[in-house]
Amino acid sequence: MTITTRFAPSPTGYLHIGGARTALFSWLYARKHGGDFILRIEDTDLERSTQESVNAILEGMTWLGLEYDKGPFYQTHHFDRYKEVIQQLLAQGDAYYCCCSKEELETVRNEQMANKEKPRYNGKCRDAGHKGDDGRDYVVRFKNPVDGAVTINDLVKGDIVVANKELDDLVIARTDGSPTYNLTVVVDDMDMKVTHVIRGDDHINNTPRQMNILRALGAPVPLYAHLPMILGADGARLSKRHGAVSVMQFRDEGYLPEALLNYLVRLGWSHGDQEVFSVDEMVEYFKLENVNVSASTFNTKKLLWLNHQYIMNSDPAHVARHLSWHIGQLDIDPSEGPDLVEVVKAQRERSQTLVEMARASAFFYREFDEYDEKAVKKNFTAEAAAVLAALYQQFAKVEDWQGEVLHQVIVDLAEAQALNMGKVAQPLRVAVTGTAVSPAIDVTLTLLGKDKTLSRIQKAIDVIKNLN
Ligand SMILES: Nc1ncnc2c1ncn2[C@@H]1O[C@H](COP(=O)(O)OP(=O)(O)OP(=O)(O)O)[C@@H](O)[C@H]1O
Ligand SMILES: [Zn+2]
Repeated sequence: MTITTRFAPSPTGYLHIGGARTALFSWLYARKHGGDFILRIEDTDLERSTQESVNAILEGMTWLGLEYDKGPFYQTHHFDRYKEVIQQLLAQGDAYYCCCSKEELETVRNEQMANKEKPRYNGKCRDAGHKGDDGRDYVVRFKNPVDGAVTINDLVKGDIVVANKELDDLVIARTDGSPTYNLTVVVDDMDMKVTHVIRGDDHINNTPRQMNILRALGAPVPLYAHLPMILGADGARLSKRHGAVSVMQFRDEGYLPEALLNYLVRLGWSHGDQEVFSVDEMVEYFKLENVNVSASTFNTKKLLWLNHQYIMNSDPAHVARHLSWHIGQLDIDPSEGPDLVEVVKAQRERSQTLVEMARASAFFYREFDEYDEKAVKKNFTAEAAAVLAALYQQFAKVEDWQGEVLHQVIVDLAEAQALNMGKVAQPLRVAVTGTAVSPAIDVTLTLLGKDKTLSRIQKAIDVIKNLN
């Protein structure tokens, strides 16, 4: 039997990192066992679901590299099938029509509350034999077993036993005939032959109900793994309604998808004390038994640390592909300057995010009109103008524009003018980059190229003249 897992978001907003981690664990489980990972869009809430949200979820999954083997399936395409199953349950006596009005249900509820009982449907229509065809408004309820108990052998939380008398007769079709959440999930899990339902533990109350419906349908009951929630800094679970941050915002803020995946996998799962995992290692080591039982809180500091690890240690060509997008966000055409792979190598030590790296590299590609104010005050002195003029003359003569040669020019000039290296390199750095920080000056000049170096030195000399 093929192991089949699914991720089943509702398209009522973007993909946030709580959902993303749940998707990741389902994906990892399927990959590890050579199974199928299904994406199912639970869009039956027509009021809240939007195409925009569907797109945002797909975009998030793609960016993270969580490819699905089947889908995306849309629950709104399955309405006929849900109706068929509701009819089947009615026909076999596992469901019944109920015409209790809102007011009636309310009255029962209030009585139960007054008696300190758990509010639940009192079963009034359970054996009434309504046919649902006399013009009154009917819902359909599932006939939950009265006796016994349901045991969830949860792969994360262990055995959970729920007595059937705790579960009331769930509405499976509304008065307009539309199926309710638990029914649609059961039908799809059955039809899609899902073997492992890996989802957030916010769904744990649904599980015994879903298991009972599956049994009534004679369908195999999948295994369940309920994952703990990711909480925000305020201690509430991250959710779309609760203003959680979209996965795509992490791209926008300059994270590599692998760094986010690594962060997410470690948030709630461990393999010894290893912190950094390639995706292949995640697949290799992943075990549901090693998932934490308790909720975890999102923490940007660790994510930043991981991102820096990935920026430094990933193949520079890979980092460059992501950097290219960020460079584009700055309206810069990366073909107007040095190879991005070389820029990554020059900048990766000092960049925690790709946004930082892109901003710090903009000077390679486009001219700037403004210099960092502090850097100018400190470095653009009359003395610096003379140094820059001398550098200009020497650089203009260089034919073999490469690091060692340029370095030698700077060293020689410092020596000839009896200046320390900083007095030469810093004004030069400000002249060519506009700021006081950049990769090593010889690397910076090499990447920048001769033409840009000379024109910027000339421009800085003019700026200094106007200053003094
Ligand atoms: N904070 C969270 N931590 C871990 N898993 C989560 C979190 N929020 C949702 N999930 C899981 O992600 C999957 C998709 O959830 P869903 O699309 O309903 O997102 P949601 O944020 O819960 O939506 P809503 O805000 O509408 O409740 C479900 O398996 C759910 O259990
Ligand atoms: Zn009723």
